[in-house]
Amino acid sequence: MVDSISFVEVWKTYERELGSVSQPALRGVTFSVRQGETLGLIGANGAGKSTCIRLIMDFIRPSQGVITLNGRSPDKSSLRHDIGYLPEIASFPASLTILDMLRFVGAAHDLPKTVLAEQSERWLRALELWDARKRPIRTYSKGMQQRASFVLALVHDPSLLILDEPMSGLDPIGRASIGRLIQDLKGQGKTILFCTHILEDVDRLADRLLILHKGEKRFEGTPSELSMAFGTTSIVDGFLHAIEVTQS
Ligand SMILES: Nc1ncnc2c1ncn2[C@@H]1O[C@H](COP(=O)(O)OP(=O)(O)OP(=O)(O)O)[C@@H](O)[C@H]1O
Repeated sequence: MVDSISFVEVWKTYERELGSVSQPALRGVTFSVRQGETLGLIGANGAGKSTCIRLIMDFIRPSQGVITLNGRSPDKSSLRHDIGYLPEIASFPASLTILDMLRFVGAAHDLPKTVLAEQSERWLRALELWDARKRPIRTYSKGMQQRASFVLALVHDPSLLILDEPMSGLDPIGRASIGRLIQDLKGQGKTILFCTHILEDVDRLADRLLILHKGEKRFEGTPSELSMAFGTTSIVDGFLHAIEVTQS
């Protein structure tokens, strides 16, 4: 079976700014996400998580190494129909409603009008935004905006979901609601990569985890493999060991 996401010896060094020396943001990172699997990507600030996501989304290109998504290079335009992307910070044009945004997304994915209408209603109802569908998104609460971003990421029924900090800034009710959604999407067989600083969400939602530290991979495996590797009983302790014990 082809991996949904594969990184092989990926290096990324950003362009140097005037007068500064650029360190690699990723240093020979290799990992994979199998079809139907949920991978939690964790690491301290500056570990390289967003860089991985930008590379997957083809916003930037690797300096070295090979990335494939469903067996294809991220620059293949046909891939955009396979991928649903949730940005860390969504910005919505002033005064547009979620229905306006859905029309743009539907056009970008060549969705027939009837399919767009059906899928929009399905996801707006599932994410409790149906009654707010005619209001400008800027009038939504943070939790509603996050759910709106999910609707836009899901309406074309992608097989692969890339979620950048899906729970950030949400209250416990918002987190629980997004947690249930991710569980449902897992149940539907979606492949999911999400990055987060909330380790208990990784424990709850991820089949496997990838720990990055200063651009290097420090661990890839299941939560129980993490416990076994470091003799720890919680993800937090395992994570701290993974980024400390091998530190030079
Ligand atoms: N556009 C950029 N130009 C130069 N350096 C960058 C750029 N974006 C990120 N970096 C550097 O690359 C390294 C990895 O950053 P990245 O944003 O991938 O980390 P992260 O794990 O997502 O961190 P955070 O949790 O703080 O979001 C950091 O040292 C960062 O300063």
